[in-house]
Amino acid sequence: MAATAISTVPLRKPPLCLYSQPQTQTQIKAPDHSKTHDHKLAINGPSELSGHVAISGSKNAALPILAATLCCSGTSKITNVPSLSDTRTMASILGSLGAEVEVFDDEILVNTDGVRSFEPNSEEISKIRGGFFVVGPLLARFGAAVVAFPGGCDIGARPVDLYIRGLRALGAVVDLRDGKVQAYAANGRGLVGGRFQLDYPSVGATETLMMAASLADGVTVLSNVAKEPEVVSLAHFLRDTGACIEGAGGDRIVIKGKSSLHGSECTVAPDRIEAGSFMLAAAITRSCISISRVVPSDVSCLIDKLRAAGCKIRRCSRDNLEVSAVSTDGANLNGFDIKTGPFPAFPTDLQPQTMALLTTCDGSSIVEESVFERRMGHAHELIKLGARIQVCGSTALVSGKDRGRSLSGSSVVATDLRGGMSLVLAGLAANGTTEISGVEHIDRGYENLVMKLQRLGADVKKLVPLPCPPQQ
Ligand SMILES: CC(=O)N[C@H]1[C@@H](OP(=O)(O)OP(=O)(O)OC[C@H]2O[C@@H](n3ccc(=O)[nH]c3=O)[C@H](O)[C@@H]2O)O[C@H](CO)[C@@H](O)[C@@H]1O
Ligand SMILES: C=C(OP(=O)(O)O)C(=O)O
Repeated sequence: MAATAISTVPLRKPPLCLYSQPQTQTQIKAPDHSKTHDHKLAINGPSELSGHVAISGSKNAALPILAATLCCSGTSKITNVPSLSDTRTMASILGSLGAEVEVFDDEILVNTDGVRSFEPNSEEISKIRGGFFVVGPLLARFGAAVVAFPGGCDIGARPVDLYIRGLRALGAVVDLRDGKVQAYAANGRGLVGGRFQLDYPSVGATETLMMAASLADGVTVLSNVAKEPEVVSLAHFLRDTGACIEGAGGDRIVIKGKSSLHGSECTVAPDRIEAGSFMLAAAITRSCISISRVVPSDVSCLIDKLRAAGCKIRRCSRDNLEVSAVSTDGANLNGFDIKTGPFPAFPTDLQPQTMALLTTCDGSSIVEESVFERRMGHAHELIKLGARIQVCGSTALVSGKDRGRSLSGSSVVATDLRGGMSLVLAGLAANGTTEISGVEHIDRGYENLVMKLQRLGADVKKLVPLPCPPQQ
């Protein structure tokens, strides 16, 4: 397939990757992300950061929007897509269904006119959580979906029962067979509008049901839905494709189904979790940095906590924050408590990074994780760096800095994305060298992390093993 196969593609450099399923097309396989499994990060601390960092597009906003292109005929153009293993995997999933997908640096074009399959590549689905979202669009537009159980961070059981019950409420017949969710629109008819109250405001289930309901016959009312900014971003995109959705960002979403939706363009919103992670990088290194492409209201919870700890946070323009933790009087930052929860509560995806900061603050802090039942793995790695943390179930008691005690570099293992980032932050603050393995987890969610940190003045590099010399 040539780059000009889609008529809306302007003349420009060829795509980095093409994904398409039909055998008549050239098939270029997804990059093999397993190759990064033996990479490590080496950080020499302590670092003092300065300067400016621009936040990339949001992974968690991009993934459902990419899935939603399956609801639309023709071509959709999604820009400001972060170049991450997760977004590349999603592109490959769409390609495995027969969509023509062209991946440029920060832009993905998806033409769904060639979609002939309703069973995406299971290996790819099992790598990321967001891959499962295609179940909604496939079922709604093509009447069937056979989708393997998803992957993503190993931070809890992460079932898909709410998706299944919600799709049943829209008239789907759903079975679990051969390790896959097999869903059909009953009697060969499409989905029908219905009412569904989620037991818990699951982000992915809300997004999946919004996509499915957009093409169902009649009105759907979803209640106790997720209110995360990514849900609102998806609603904006779907509306631009012709969908009729009201209430996203609130507790109840009402969707009037349409018989078809058309391709559209969309710019992915900035990543609030990446923004929060850099705010915490400034705080843990007691530095001052400016961060652009932030939506301050998306990170207001963290702003409040950091201000209470003693950081100065100044809004320089609509989407630019200056975060300073430089002490003018020798006083340390104060510890604080957090309890994660659905938006607008403290985001679970910033819990590990915040825990890293708290290990360097004065006093004791309590970290309560209420969203995922197994999201404390990073605490054990932080302890290897000298942190004092006691974990009891989903609660951690963090004893902060005492009598000048500080973190010191060591070898640690990232076992999930945000836990990995908490180790990077701790490594920036620690004395000596911190070597982090399991970098492939961090690569799922932070675009150009090493380069961004280097530009802020951190001494950080990726260690890539040399290839073995050929056997004689
Ligand atoms: C790709 C993506 O957008 N990932 C985000 C999304 O994940 P994800 O959409 O998977 O998170 P959910 O909001 O669905 O999960 C929240 C809780 O609900 C439970 N649950 C979920 C679905 C279900 O059918 N049954 C059920 O019990 C989960 O196990 C978890 O305990 O929101 C999470 C919560 O903000 C974030 O941490 C993830 O970064
Ligand atoms: C948990 C996360 O991602 P995922 O849902 O894709 O595993 C995350 O982004 O922190």
